[in-house]
Amino acid sequence: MGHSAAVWDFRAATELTKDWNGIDQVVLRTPQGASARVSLHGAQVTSWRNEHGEELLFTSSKTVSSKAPKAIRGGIPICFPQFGNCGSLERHGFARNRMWSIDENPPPLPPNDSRGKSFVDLLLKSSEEDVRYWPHSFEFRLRVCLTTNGDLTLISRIRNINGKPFSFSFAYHTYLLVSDISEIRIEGLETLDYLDNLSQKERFTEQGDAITFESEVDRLYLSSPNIIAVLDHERKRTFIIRKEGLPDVGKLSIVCCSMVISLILVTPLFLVCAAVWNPWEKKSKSMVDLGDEEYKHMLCVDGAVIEKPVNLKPGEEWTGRIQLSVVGSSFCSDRLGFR
Ligand SMILES: O=P(O)(O)OC[C@H]1O[C@@H](O)[C@H](O)[C@@H](O)[C@@H]1O
Repeated sequence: MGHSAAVWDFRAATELTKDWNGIDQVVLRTPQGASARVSLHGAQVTSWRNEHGEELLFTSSKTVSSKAPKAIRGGIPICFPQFGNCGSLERHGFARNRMWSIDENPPPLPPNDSRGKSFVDLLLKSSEEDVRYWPHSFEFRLRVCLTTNGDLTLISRIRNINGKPFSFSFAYHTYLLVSDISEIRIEGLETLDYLDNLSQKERFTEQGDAITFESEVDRLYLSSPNIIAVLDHERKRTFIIRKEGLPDVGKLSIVCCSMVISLILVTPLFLVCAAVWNPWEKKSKSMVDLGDEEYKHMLCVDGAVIEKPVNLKPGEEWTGRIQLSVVGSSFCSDRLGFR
């Protein structure tokens, strides 16, 4: 018997189980059969399946396990309070290597954001150990939602709960599962400037009409659009990565006009970027937690990287969300208005 959304019990559709490593994980399900798994280790989404049970996220078969495991190579690690190497902390920050807790009574998220969705709220607060390296009082609340049509939404709310103002950078480090990296196209980033991590962050301008892959790529596209599409023609699948509520305020213009004076101030605040990474053959071989050939089936596209630090004053909260959806072969990128 099929389920109708009206009678589907979304609380019951959220189940707490253990992963292969004995770590608690939350499984979210929809009436149509889509699912997502979220590990309490790092609040990392480790699986996202469509209604046919097909996996949509890459995870490495060589993930390293130990008593205090490091982040799984794959899924969606949360990079916080630092993205990449742009600070003094370990690469991509410590949040992905911490145990998070479940909030059994999560506060509402306006406007009606969780209605009709299977979701869980996970929490991370500063620990005594972290305060030694990063002396700030924060609460990070990540809501992972699966909508009835199988879209995956991640909403981060980061709050300065006390003390001094602090800054952070951030990313949803999303590993998509692709049929063959050399057949993949990314649309939405063409014509943008990017910083190339393979050339000491030198700045270039994207020239092609889409991004394609034939060697290692490690780039940060600046001022990325709200929607990016990853086209996997072979699998007849297109991933749509949509960021919401993350305006690029890299250029805040304050215009003061009078009959005789016109003044424009451009103040850099934070910059929403898109990271694109594939290690290709040589680098994969040097990575202990990635199989030699697995790079062919993974593509990291972080639709919402905050590169310039966000400044939070005591009591302030920052919210940033992404939505991941998949559309079939009939998808036409013109509909997204890229061109
Ligand atoms: O091995 P990590 O810490 O998970 O990082 C993976 C990759 O993450 C990407 O964001 C970086 O641009 C790459 O340079 C890096 O190799």
